[in-house]
Amino acid sequence: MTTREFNFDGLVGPSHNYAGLSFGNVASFNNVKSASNPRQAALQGLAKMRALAERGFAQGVLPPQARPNFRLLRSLGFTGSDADVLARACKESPVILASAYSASSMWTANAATVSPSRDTLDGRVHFTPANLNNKLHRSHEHVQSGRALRAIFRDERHFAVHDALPATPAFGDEGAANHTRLAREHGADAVELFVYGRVEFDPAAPAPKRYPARQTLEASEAIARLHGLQEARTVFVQQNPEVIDQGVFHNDVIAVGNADVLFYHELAFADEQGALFSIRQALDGVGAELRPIRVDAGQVSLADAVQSYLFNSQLLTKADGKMALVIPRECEENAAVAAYLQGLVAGGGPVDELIHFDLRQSMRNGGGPACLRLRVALTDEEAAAMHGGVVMTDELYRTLVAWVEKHYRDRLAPQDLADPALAIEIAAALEELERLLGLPGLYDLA
Ligand SMILES: NCCC[C@H](NC(=O)CCC(=O)O)C(=O)O
Repeated sequence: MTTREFNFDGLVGPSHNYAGLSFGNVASFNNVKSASNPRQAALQGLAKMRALAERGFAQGVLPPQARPNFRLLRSLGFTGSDADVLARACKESPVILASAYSASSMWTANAATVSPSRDTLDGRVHFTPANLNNKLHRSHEHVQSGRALRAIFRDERHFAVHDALPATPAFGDEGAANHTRLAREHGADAVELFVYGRVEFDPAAPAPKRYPARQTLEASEAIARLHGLQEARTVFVQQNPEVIDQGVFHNDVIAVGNADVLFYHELAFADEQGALFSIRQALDGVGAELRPIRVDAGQVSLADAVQSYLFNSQLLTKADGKMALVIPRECEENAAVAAYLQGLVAGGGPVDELIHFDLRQSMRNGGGPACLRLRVALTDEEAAAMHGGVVMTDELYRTLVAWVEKHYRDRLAPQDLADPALAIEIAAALEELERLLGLPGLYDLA
């Protein structure tokens, strides 16, 4: 039986906007209050999905969430009709309104942590939606993330979708953005690597000073328990707090792994040698050997890595066993990064191809190719058991492009969030999307 890695990309929602909500995420802060183009954002994301599907990579799509989240607004005391709720929130707290409208669920690397069936005690694929409790605008995603995952992976013989961890700072969880699976190949025994930013119950452990560490060790450990992972095949490593303070708000901004390759910046981990030792030791137990690709600060500075999102790339295994690196266009525009990449693909190592995409709309909020996708390795039997309507095909691509062109605005400025017509437009769009994806009841629109 073969196992393939599906990449589930988030379909960018109709309310994609720049609200500057993510303290510690440099791009989100720099673009605050500029106008976005939700239509272009969605089309850019779909173009990536289609191109990778056409190349033979298994590609799925995760639907956007219903926005604004009226439940959130009402729970915070904004009452009356929907139009009243929007008007009051806009007047009294535009930041809460923007949080209720955020399209941030597009970054599906933060939707959940996923453990393939090969790794888990009960032989099912396990998902834990991330509570994302460090940021208000992301903290309400997990309810719908769980609902969508349960709708797509509904067969309980194969899949287990847990509830998010308790939404308290001790269990801050940002999902797969801080999680990597290392193995000889997708179908082989694997090591799951969890990278955390701080330790709640050990005040002496290092932590960033300027920006928040969103993932805790305690959260990572809880997920490993929930998923039934084996201790000898699970590694917990601390992210370098200094890089968090320079804008590396998730580990996937500074490292990416695929199969037995770990592509990372020398400053990624608090203790690089210790991290490599633990990973190698665990991999040894599954008969695999790490192939590290280490980038030092002399080749690419941390600032260039954060600006270009070099490490927020997708590393994909091709049919011939070599790997392609899926990068944002910003990598080609940054001279140091572009030069590094030329050397990388010419060097005879595991990566021999670059595939670049224009993801500017998402990048301006700090989300690159890797942020936009959730990896789910599935056996053929599991793939057949999931809901097939979310697998990217040429036909689905054309259907979704037409849907975006029909429903999305091409300009959204912060003040537009106060327009009650926007909420009505989005509700109509999502109602149609449920049908297009064959997922009736996907949204709890009551
Ligand atoms: N994995 C990439 C996540 C990017 C995301 N940006 C945002 O939420 C920005 C939203 C805004 O500022 O409007 C974040 O920081 O969690």
